[in-house]
This record gives sequence, C-alpha cells and structure tokens, in this order.
Amino acid sequence: MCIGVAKVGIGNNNIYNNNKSYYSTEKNNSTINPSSNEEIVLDSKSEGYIEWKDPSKKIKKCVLTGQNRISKDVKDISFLNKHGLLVKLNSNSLLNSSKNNSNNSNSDNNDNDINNANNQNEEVIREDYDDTFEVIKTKKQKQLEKNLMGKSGDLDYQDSPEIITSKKNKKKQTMKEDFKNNEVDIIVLDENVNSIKPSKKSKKKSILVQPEDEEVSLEVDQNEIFREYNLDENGEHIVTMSPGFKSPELDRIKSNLEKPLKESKPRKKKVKEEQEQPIVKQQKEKVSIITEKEVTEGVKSKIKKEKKDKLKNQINNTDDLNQVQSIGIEGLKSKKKRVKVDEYLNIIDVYKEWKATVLSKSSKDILTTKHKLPNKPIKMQSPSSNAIDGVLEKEHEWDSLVDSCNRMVFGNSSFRPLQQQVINSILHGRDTFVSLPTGGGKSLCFQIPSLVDSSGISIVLSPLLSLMQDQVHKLKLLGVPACSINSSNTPLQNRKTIEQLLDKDNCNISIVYVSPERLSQTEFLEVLNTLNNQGRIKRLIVDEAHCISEWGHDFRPAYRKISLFRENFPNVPIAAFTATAKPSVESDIKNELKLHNPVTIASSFLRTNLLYQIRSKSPDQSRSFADIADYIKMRQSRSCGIIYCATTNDCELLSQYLNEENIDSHFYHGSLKNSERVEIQKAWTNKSFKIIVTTLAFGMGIDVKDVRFIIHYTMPSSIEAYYQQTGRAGRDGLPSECILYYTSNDYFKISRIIQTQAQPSSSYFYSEEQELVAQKQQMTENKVELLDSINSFCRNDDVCRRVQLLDYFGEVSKPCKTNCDICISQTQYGHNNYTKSKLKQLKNDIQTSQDSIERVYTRNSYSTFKYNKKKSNKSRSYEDDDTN
Ligand SMILES: Nc1ncnc2c1ncn2[C@@H]1O[C@H](COP(=O)(O)OP(=O)(O)OP(=O)(O)O)[C@@H](O)[C@H]1O
Repeated sequence: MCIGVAKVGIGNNNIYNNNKSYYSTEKNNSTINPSSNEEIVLDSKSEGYIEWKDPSKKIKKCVLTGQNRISKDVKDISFLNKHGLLVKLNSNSLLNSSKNNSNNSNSDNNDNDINNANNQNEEVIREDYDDTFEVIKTKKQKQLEKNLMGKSGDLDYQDSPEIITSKKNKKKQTMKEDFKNNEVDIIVLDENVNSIKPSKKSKKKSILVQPEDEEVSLEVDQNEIFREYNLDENGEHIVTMSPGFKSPELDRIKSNLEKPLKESKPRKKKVKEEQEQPIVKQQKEKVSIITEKEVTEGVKSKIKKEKKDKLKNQINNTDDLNQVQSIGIEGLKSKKKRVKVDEYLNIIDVYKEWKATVLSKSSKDILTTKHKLPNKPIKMQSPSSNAIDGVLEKEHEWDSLVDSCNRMVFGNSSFRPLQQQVINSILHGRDTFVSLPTGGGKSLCFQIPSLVDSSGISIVLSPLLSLMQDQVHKLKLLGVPACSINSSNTPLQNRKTIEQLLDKDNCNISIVYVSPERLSQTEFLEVLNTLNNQGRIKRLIVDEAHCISEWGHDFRPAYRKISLFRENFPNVPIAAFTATAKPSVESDIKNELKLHNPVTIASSFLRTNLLYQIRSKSPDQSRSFADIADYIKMRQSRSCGIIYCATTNDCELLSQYLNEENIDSHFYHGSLKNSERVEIQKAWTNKSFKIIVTTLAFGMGIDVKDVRFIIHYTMPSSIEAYYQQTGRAGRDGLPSECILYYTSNDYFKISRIIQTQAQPSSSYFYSEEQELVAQKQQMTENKVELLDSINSFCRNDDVCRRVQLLDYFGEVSKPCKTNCDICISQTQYGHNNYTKSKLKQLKNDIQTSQDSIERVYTRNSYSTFKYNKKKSNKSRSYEDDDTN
C-alpha cells in the first residue's frame, strides 16, 4: 500500500548522509521503505517519484530540498505534513548556505558536496544562458525571495506557510547544520496530534501543530496530490483512469463549496501558552493570504449578522476590534508584537465566517447555474461580429464556477488575456471565432465551458492523433472525463466509448475528441443524430481551424466537410480556434463553417520572448551540421529543443551527427511506426532526451513549456508553418531562440516538390480524397504563394523579422530592436556591412541552387518516382490523418 508520494530528484547528493538516508530518483520511480524514525532527505530538484510503502512506519524527519520545486511542491509538502512527517523546505538557504560554505576551510566532505552542487548551479547558468538570461534569472530569484517573504501576490508561494517560515530563517547557516541542530523553523503538521509538541532539541519555539481550521485546505491539497499522482480516493493505488472515469473534481469543488466550514473548537489554554509565538506565526501566515479588504468586509458582515455580541465576548473591547480592522494584514505583520494571539484568532474566526457566507452563496449559484445555462444559442440583438460584445465582459451566473474550474481543476491562478471572453461567448451559445497566438491557451477556452456546462457533450475536432491523445491524457490526469474516438484506439475501444456516449443516464463524458474524417462517417453521423435528438450535443469545437482554408498552410480537405455538421445540426453552436489565420484565412474559416454572426476574439500574433534569426545554410551538409552542433554546445547545452528537417533522411543523419557529438537527440518522422512515434514523443516530453530532430509535421499542439530553441534545418513551406513551429518555443514566456538555416536551394527543391504534387498522377498526398485536378492546381498555386512568402521573409535583410511576421498576419508593429538578426546586426555592425556579406552569400546560394536545379531536372523522373513510392506508405504532412 502506498501512503505517500513525493516528487523528488537528484541535485545535491549526499548533503545529508550523516545518519540520514538520502532518497532521490531522476527518471524512474522508486520505492522506499524507511525504518521507523528514520530521518530522510528528499531532493526534489528534478522529476521522479518516491513512495512510502508502510503507513505504520512514520518517518522521523524529512527534508525537502530543491530550488526549482518550491511552487510546485507545495502540494508535496502538504501531503507529507498530512502523514505526520516533519518537513523543512529550505532550498534558498541551501543556495545561500552553500555560497557561504565555499570559503569555509573547515568544511567537511558534505560541505564540499554542497559547494559542488552550488558550483554546478553556477555553471549551468553560465553555460545555458547569455547575459540577458542571467539577468532574468537573477530577477526571478529576487522575485522568488520576495514571494517567499510573503510580499508578493503569488498564491503558489503564499499558500505555503512553511516556505515563508523557512525563508525567514537564518539564511547563513548551512542546511546541514540546521538539520543537525534542529535550528530550523520546522513545521509539524500532524493529523493525529491536536496539541502542541515542542521539539525537545529545538532551540526555537518553531514547531507548530496543524490547527483544526487547516483541515479544509489540507483536504483540498490532498486531493490535488491524489489527482496529480493518479492515486485513488484513498491514496492507496496508482490508478489509471478509464475514459469513463467519474470526475471527482466538480463534485469535489461543489461539495467543498457547499460544505459549511467547521466551527473551530476553542483551543486549550495550556496549548496556547506553550505555543504562543508559533501560533501567532502560523495564524499570521494564514491570514496573509486574506486581503485586508476581505478581513474588513468579513468583520462588517459579522456585525450586520448580529453576531457582534459573540465577537465581543472574545475581544476585550470594541476598540480592539476597530484596531484589528484598521491594522489590516500589513499592519498585523508589522505590529505583531503588540497584537495579542486572541486577536489573531478572532480575525481568523471572522474571516472563516465571512468566507462561509460567501461560499454558501457561491454554492447556491452553482446549483442554479446549470438551469440558467442556455440550451440553445442565445439570439443576440444586432451582435457586432468583429468586436468583443460588451455582454462578454459583464457578470454571468457561471463566473464563479468558471473561476473555480480554472483554479482548482486546471491549477491556474488567473486567466490569460481574452480567455474569459472566449469562455463567456461559448457559454452564451454563440458561434465564436478565436485567434490567439501560439501558446496563448486556446484549449482552456473550450475545455472549461465543456466542464462547466456538462449537461451535454462538447465535440472537439482535432487534426492530429497525437494532439488528441495528448489533450485527452492531460484532461484525464486532471480528473476531467474526456475521451477520443479515432484510429489509434482499437475498434472495440471506440465502440465502448460510443456506447457510453449514448447511455444518456449514465454518461459522464463531457468532451469527445474526434478527427474531421470521422465526422462524415455514416456510423458516427448516426451517433451524432441520436445525441442531437437527446439534446446532448452542446457545441462543436474546431481546433486548428486554419486547416479548413485552402489559403491556409495546413489545408485538410476533410475539414471542408465540417460544414455538413452545420447543415445537419444548425442549432449546435460552433467555435473555431486557430493561431495562424491571416485575414483571408479568417474569412475563409467563417464562410466555410457557415458561422452565424460569430463573435470574433482575436489578439496579436506577437511573441515577444522569441528571438528570430536566419542563418545562411552551407551547401556542405557537414558544415551546417557542425554549425548546429556548435550552437547547441555553446548556447543550449542543457536546453530542450526541436530541429526541423524536410526529409526523414536528414532527420536521421542530423540526429546521428549530434549523438556522435555527445548531444543527446532522437529523430522522429512519419516512416516510424505509430507506437515508436508515440514513445519518442513521450520520452522527449518527459525530458529523457533533450533534442528531437523531426520532420515538419511535428508541431501543432506540442505543448512543452521550456523548449528553448527551434532550429529549421530546412525552411518551412509557409510563414504560417514557421510561426506555428517556432511557436513551440518559450511557452513558459522565457526568452527562446528560433534559427532558420536558409538557402535558396531549399526553396527550389520544395517548389519542385509542390509542382510535382500538382501532376494528376501524383495523388499520394490526398489519395483518399481524390481531389479534382483543377482543385489540385489551385492548391498548388496557393502553396507556391505561401512558399514565396516565407522565401521573401528569409531573404529580406532590411526589415525587422518581427515586423515582417506580424505584417504578414495583417498587424502593424514596431521593430523589435534586439530580438532578431536584422535589428541586432544593424545596431552592432552597421546595416550596409551586413547586407553586403549576406548578399555575397546569397549569390553563392543562387549559383549552387541553379546547379542543383539542373540535377533535379535531369533526374526528374527517378526522383519523383522515388519520392512517390516513399510517400505512398506515409504522407508527409498529414501522417496522423485518421482515415480508418
Ligand atoms: N490561464 C492560464 N494560466 C496559466 N497557464 C495557462 C493558462 N491557460 C493556458 N495555460 C497553459 O498554457 C499552455 C499553452 O496552452 P495551449 O496548449 O492551450 O495553447 P494554444 O493556444 O493551444 O497554443 P498552440 O496554438 O501553440 O498549440 C498550456 O501549458 C496551458 O496549460
């Protein structure tokens, strides 16, 4: 039986190996079975899991370390607390203490380890980042410290009183000494202990008991842990949720909201005396997540509800109450010595009561929300189709539930720009067109409405199997009942899912992902008909909607058939999402989907954290490979990245080259088996290796936050594709680099391939669709036009890359000044020099490419044949087509 799971990793090995066990895992899970009263150290720097096997064995002390884990592992700490473990989180003091120790000649081996760890840290900074990054890192560090001191509004940090406590602690002591001497602010939150147990050894009065009023929040934390680590409700097994898994999330939120908070029992006087200082600390920290306004309002509502008398009994006189009101949180912090413990307790009580009132109101709302949600699209009066309707900004019945979902199910502290408006528009039942930049958080915009309005089913059309699998997997981990029907499932699995969907009374699925091809299959149409007759299709979501447009870079004929859905089910609202729609594509999407008076929600395409650079590609392959390897070694030695190549052969060769250069990489392309691709993508996502060398198909929907660089070894086929693929970088908002190796040779090659596709006999691309020849020619022309655009983009040495990119999407912007090769070269070397050298290179390129065209023409029949044969097994761009 597993009683606890903590994410741990390797970082500062053996810091505490005296009488203590050090546990860590890097990639693999491991199990520990510590002896009773053992003191253990968990280093939580990287990924991994540790399980406690025997609940009867309480671990005496557990130290959680790891600088990067602070916000994330708050849950872990709570979980450990819940199981009576002593926890100290002191990553920052580790950093400080190790710096301190570096000058200490008496430091023993363990201290050396600390120093080494720290030095390594320093090195990482130097190797990975240039000066700009270092500044950012420093700023981040400062922010972290600020948060830890409780001055910032970041809930992740504020929610963890332990962190605040440990941070307040003596920074200059080594963790080792802290640990040995117990001179640390250790927080004891033991569910079995209702009284205070000061540590005998501790020199500080810093050991706290979990107060009863902590129960509610701990319960929430525990559930979060269970959800994150896939434990069942008792925390006993690691379970895999089936598609029909009943989501505990909404129920939990609702029941938590509905559950009246327990009246706190009066604390024993003796206990208060013993623990006066720590309680003050604990209460203060708890209070610190309450705003001053909340406390004040809480007090007011208390008075209004005629509970003033009760309060008066607890507080000596009204002056004290007034004082409490006016002091506020900051005041309480600064005046903590003058404010008595009782006063804090009163504030907590008042706050609890106020919160209970608010929450009970919310729960009422929730109960009525379902009934208020529209079953049919609301007919808006003269809605403006090109602006966000005022109605989207006003208050709605579902606001509190939407907010709870965002925070408690998806774990976000707030919404990103325009997300709420999109959600409101969808919940209003309006047809909606959404264009948000790559990484802008589009998925959340349709996932939340599907959860909030779960009286029916949201059907999500997605172009790639991998995208569907990824999203369904993530949703299931969050406890959201989602499933997919596609060719990656067995027919039996698909049938079972359909049966589940049709089971009106027992179906709890709220989101179904399907491919556009599936939408026109007779069997599935019948399913849709039945669901629609039951009034259970709530909306159709078209993800990556640009695939519907012939003008778009990823045109997918099956997307055209979505309009049949509108014809068959005219009352079901449609919401279309894309990141790459220039104006012509946008109107194409709206027309093709027959959107009715759609609300259009669009934001800038700007990605400020991305640096764009075009490098000249040498005709000598080994030189280009060497250049890439050098770049990675010099600037990105520990970063995660994607390298795009045009052919499977290039992918394999480049990956092999990098591996020979000791750069850990793997290739990924359409000639691999589906299972292999899934495995490679998973391994890359889990950081088993850092660099993936892939064909151009890999991109849409890849959501790994810390991809620091994207390299195009071959130019992409359009600016949209370029924007989409570079959009995989820097999704955490940190600076990231996008480098494209350009040679006009590649342009001519791709151009040639496009022309070849236009031949009537070349039906390998969309063989199953049997497009008409005329249509193919039209498509070819479009593709050539798209290719020309990216070609011009690469060759333009005068205009800032950002300006060019945004201009393409119909936006006007100022030059980035520092974030593209053109702006940088103009400021550093002078505009003319750079252009001259580049021109020289271009001339070389043109010469080489002309030679190469000669070769292509003479070998035309052979190369075309070879290409066709290869692609008859797997198509290049749409290798994930769901045609089964
Ligand atoms: N409100 C939010 N707060 C914090 N993170 C968020 C929020 N909304 C979304 N995210 C995160 O942002 C990341 C990107 O979201 P998502 O994959 O939906 O982007 P997208 O708009 O679909 O991007 P792309 O078009 O490039 O695929 C995800 O990791 C998601 O969890």
